[in-house]
Amino acid sequence: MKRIPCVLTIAGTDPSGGAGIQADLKTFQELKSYGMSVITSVVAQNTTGVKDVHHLPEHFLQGQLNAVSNDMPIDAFKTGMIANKNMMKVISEWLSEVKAPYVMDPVMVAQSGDPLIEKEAQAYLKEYLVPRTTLVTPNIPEAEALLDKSIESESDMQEAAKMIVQELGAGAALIKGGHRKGKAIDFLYDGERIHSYEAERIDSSNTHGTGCTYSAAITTYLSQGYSLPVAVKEAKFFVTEAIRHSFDLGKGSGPTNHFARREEVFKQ
Ligand SMILES: Nc1ncnc2c1ncn2[C@@H]1O[C@H](COP(=O)(O)OP(=O)(O)O)[C@@H](O)[C@H]1O
Ligand SMILES: Cc1ncc(COP(=O)(O)OP(=O)(O)O)c(N)n1
Repeated sequence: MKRIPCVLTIAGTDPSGGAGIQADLKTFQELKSYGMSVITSVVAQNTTGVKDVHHLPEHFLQGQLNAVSNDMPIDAFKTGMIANKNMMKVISEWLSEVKAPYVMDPVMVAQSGDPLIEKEAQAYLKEYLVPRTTLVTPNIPEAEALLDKSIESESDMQEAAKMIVQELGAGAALIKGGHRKGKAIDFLYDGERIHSYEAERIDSSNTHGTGCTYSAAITTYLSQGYSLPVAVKEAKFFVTEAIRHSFDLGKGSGPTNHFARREEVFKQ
C-alpha cells in the first residue's frame, strides 16, 4: 500500500490556534497529509497580538530537526517564523541533508504589527535561506523588505516575483496581495512565466494566520505530488474558503476556518 504523504513545518507557535505551527498542522490534517512540526519559538499570542516570545536554544532546534529527519520521511516542508540568525544557521545546515520541496513563508511581522524576526536576521534569510527554496511566499511588506523596493501596482508585484527568483535565487516566488485593496490577487513566478490567482476580497477582519494557512496548504499539495502552479491554485481556493467561513473568535482579528470546505460547516 502507498504510504501517506508526510509534511513538516518549522515555525513558531500560536496558543490561540490561528497562526504558526497550530495553523499549519490543522491545514496538513484537513488536506490529508501526515503533519509533523519543529518549533523555533514559543510565542504567547492571541487574536489581539503578541504578548511574549521565548526562542528555543539552537541545540534544541537541532535536536528536533534530527529527531524528525532521522526517523520520518519528509515529502515537503515549510518554514515560518525563524526569529534570529543562529536559528537560521541551524536550519541552513539541516537543509543540505533534506531533498524535498521547501516552501518558505518569510514571516516578519504579525498582523497586529508585532515583529517576529530580528531586523539583522533579514539579511541572513535573504542570502542563505531564500536561494535554497522551492518557493517563497511573501506578502507585500515582506517582498518590499526582501527587495528594498516599494510595491504598489499589480505590475510591481509581478516584477517583484521575478526579482526574487532572478536576483535572490529562490526557486519560485508567490507575491500575495492580501494587503492591497480590491480583488485578492496573487502572482507566482516559477522561473518560466507569471501565473495569477484571483479571488474576490471577502469583507472580514478575521484573517489572523492566512499567510501560514496558505503556505501550509501549498506545502501539503506539493507533498502529494501536485505541480507548483496547481498546488498554489488549490491552496488559494482553500485559503479563500477559510477566510469566507472565518470565526468571530477572540477580541481581535479572528482565525480562519480550516474546515471550511466540509459540507456540514457550509450549512451552519
Ligand atoms: N479579505 C480577503 N479576502 C480574500 N482573500 C484574502 C483576504 N485577505 C487576504 N487574502 C488572501 O489570503 C492570502 C494571504 O495573503 P496576505 O494576507 O497577503 O498574507 P499574510 O497573511 O502573510 O499577510 C492571499 O491569497 C491573499 O490574497
Ligand atoms: C508564530 C507565528 N508565525 C507567523 C505569524 C504570522 O502569521 P500570518 O499567517 O502572516 O498571519 P497574521 O498573523 O499576519 O495574520 C504569527 N502571527 N505567529
